[in-house]
Amino acid sequence: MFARDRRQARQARPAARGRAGGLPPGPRLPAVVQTVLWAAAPTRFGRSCAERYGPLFTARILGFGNVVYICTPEGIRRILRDDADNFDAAAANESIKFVVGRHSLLMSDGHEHTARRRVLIRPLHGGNVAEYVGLMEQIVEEEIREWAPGSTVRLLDCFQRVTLEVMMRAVFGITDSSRLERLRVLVPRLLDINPLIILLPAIRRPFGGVGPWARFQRLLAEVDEIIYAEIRDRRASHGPGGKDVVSLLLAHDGDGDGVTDAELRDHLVTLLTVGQETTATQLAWFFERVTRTPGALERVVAAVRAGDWTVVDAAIHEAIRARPTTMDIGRVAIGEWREAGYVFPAGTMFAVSLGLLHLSPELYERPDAYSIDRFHPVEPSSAHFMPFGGGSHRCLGASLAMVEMRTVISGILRHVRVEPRRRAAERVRPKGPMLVPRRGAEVTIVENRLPRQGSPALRGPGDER
Ligand code: HEM
Repeated sequence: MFARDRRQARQARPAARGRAGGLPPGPRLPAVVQTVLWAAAPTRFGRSCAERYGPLFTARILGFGNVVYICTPEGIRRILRDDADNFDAAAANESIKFVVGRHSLLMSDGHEHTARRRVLIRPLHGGNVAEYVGLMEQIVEEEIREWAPGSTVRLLDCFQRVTLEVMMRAVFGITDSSRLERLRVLVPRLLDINPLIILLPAIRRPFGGVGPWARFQRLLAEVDEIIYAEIRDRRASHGPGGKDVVSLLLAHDGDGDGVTDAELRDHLVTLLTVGQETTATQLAWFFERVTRTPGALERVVAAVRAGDWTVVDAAIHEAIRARPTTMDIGRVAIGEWREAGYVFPAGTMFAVSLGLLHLSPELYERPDAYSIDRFHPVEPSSAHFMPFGGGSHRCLGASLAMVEMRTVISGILRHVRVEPRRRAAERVRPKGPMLVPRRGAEVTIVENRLPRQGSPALRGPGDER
């Protein structure tokens, strides 16, 4: 589809009209109340709407207008199958353009999107990701070495550090210690973005240098400065390229098909935005679930020892199903779209709800229960389980995410024995765009077989005592 058609579709919003001149049913509450309910507890809001109005319902969300939720396998498959031609993801992602930039994959569709995806596929495909495993293992060990027996650890905080290190050192290939130090402070603050900035474009004003928008702009400028300095240095150094994303994208220059600094910056910030916290949060939910489900932890530990990745992957998939980090992906119809007897005009905003699909009682018996057996030895049909989406915008980091989660899980469970700090399940809490465990997936360290920093086993013969 051409850019002009897509622009027209964006301008057409929010004129959506459906069957009998209306949209699918939905809550009648004022938009502001629906927005508050949706922002405070998106899973509960979506599930109660689906229960009451069926799998196609309309919510009114400030900043997005009328949003048509869709959560049947058939409806989702139809949208994702026709994604490239009939839907616009960039229009749905418009609210985060100021972070990821206009060259981001998230801000493109059609031919432009295909071309940008082609550039990023090579560094993120499975074969190349395997190159990152050694450094990932080292990063996990650095993190867990200090976990003292008897102490309580908030795994979400640990995984945020680990996934950020993996992204900066393995995926981006940054080695400069002062840049790493600064990014360790700045990136978590950047990703902890005030949701009001996303929901209310009206507050995106400088207001004399005070307020959330001005603060965010200063933060983004600092991160950009570091990223541009890294790109400049890496372009200037003519050494043999590594396997990281920056080296591979710059090596691409040699084919005469190079990326500009601005494009590279947008790619890196996109990977940080969509790849780092998602993986950290999903890892936290994994441990929250397996430590609180009788028998699950023992089963995963045994599988790690035996190198049986089918069980580990099943346990990861079940955690993604039972505790999604985000509920929906957004799409805007470019032309007229027919679904379940409704006729949706161009400009209709859809929330393709992978979260509601995965929690559907029609597809999953006792959907709230965590059970590795749902995915082992046979996985559910791919029409019922799409952890990484589907169609033209399917997650480009799926291999990286799976390899990273396996590496972190096995790195911990090989050395450390953990138990839940409390037996009760942790509640879901929205944090920016993420749904995180309320207490950060707290565990108690029962045993840590890794020698601690400075312990005799780590000292070399010539080291000072
Ligand atoms: C458990 C972790 C992850 C989950 C559950 C996840 C899930 C998803 C989903 C559902 C989409 C589809 C969005 C859409 O269709 O609009 C997506 C897109 C994307 N993801 Fe992931 N993701 C994860 C980790 C990662 C990682 C580690 C990276 C890379 C470092 C990454 C990079 C991307 C990119 C670049 C896109 C956009 C693709 C495009 O628009 O063509 N993701 N992800």
